[in-house]
Amino acid sequence: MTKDQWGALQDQISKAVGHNNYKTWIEPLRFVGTSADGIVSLQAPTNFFSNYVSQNYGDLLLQHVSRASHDVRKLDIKVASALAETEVAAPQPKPARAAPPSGRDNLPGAPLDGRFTFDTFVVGKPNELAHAAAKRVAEGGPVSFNPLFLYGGVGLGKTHLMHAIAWELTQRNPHLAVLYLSAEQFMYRFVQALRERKMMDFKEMFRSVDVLMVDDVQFIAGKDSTQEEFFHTFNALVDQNKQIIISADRAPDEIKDLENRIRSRLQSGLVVDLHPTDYELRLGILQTKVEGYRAMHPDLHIDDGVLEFLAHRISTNVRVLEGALTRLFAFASLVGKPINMDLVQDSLADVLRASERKVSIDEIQRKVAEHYNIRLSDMIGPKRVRNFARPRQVAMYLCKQLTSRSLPEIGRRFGGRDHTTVMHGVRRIEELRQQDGQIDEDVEMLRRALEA
Ligand SMILES: Nc1ncnc2c1ncn2[C@@H]1O[C@H](COP(=O)(O)OP(=O)(O)OP(=O)(O)O)[C@@H](O)[C@H]1O
Repeated sequence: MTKDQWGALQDQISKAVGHNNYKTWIEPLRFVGTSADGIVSLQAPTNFFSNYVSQNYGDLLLQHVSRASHDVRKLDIKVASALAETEVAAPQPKPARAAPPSGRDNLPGAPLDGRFTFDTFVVGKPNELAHAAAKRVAEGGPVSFNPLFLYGGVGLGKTHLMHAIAWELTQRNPHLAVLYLSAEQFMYRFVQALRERKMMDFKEMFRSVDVLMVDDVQFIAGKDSTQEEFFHTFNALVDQNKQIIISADRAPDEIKDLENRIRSRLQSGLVVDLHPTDYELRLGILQTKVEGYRAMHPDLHIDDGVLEFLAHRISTNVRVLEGALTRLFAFASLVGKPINMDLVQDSLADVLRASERKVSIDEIQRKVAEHYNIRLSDMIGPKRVRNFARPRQVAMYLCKQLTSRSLPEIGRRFGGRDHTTVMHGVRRIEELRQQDGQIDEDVEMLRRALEA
């Protein structure tokens, strides 16, 4: 059987299974090839999908296919990763992004990114707990915490960890029905099922998975009927002791417009957060990426200090960090130059400008008050006792160093003080940093914390 023959069969199959079923289950299948011994391989987007199609449409598809081409004796419907592994000679790490099959909008789950595995996830202090919890769930033993709730800011690796869990689970047990999708896709499927009066199918499908992974769950906040359906799906799966993994950009109790019963369900398992990256983790990620790149481009040269500079300067999120490195590689190969600081400045000027840390005066005041264990109102207020005056000067000093605010503006934000008072405070801390090791250490620590 050839791809064209498969294509020519589509009308017949659509008539046989009905238009909607065809759109949902058959159209997304991708024809991969026919082996010498008559096995036709079709690619499905998820394990669940391939199981469902094999069970419900396997015989019918085989009938059609073998009628069209007599050399066929069997159909093999697998997920992209499993097929790619048999097709690609050296699948380490996983093959590149599993291509979204056509008709993707009809799929129950989202394709997994082949790059997001545990092998490529760099572990450091800020993410070690989340990584350990993800690893535990990926082992697929008895369900010990349900759900696993992962949260953290933009680009800190939530999706990466979720995909890594899905890859590992399906690798350990290819028969496991693992469904990964974003909360937005969940809503989309739900609305579609309502519109097409297929709620039974929807419920059956979601309740028959072994592992449900929903990314960016904050999306369903404020969407009442989607929340309701999510709640029922969630309960049905927990009752069957099926593992649920959820991610969000913030903790359950910080997601506004989420029903309380859902909030408490989300909190009922293990809630772990991915902290903002620190310098060491960023450097580790850069080094790992460079190693990967060097495996394909052995003559790559990067000057000492370049990665350290990037790890120091780009502290927003890992996605930006990766983007910067990719841009550097591209520039270096285009102009045929080694990667050094000049190239960094030329090619990344905009990224570096955008990632200049913008610490706010509020943040500084809060952090400093916290550090010296005084109330914010005392730091800003009129009292001049040393216990308040010194932290106040430290905060003023940091405002001068870390923000682009003028002295009068800083003065205004410290209870309407004059700019000369701010100037005096800044000078005093400069002097003290030379004389008093403790102050110097405090200021340095605060600066790092604020810039992290
Ligand atoms: N610890 C890490 N090791 C290696 N790569 C990482 C790590 N953390 C994040 N990344 C990479 O950074 C990019 C962004 O990560 P990811 O998409 O998982 O973030 P996210 O937390 O889901 O973000 P968003 O909130 O935007 O959905 C990905 O390319 C991912 O591989």
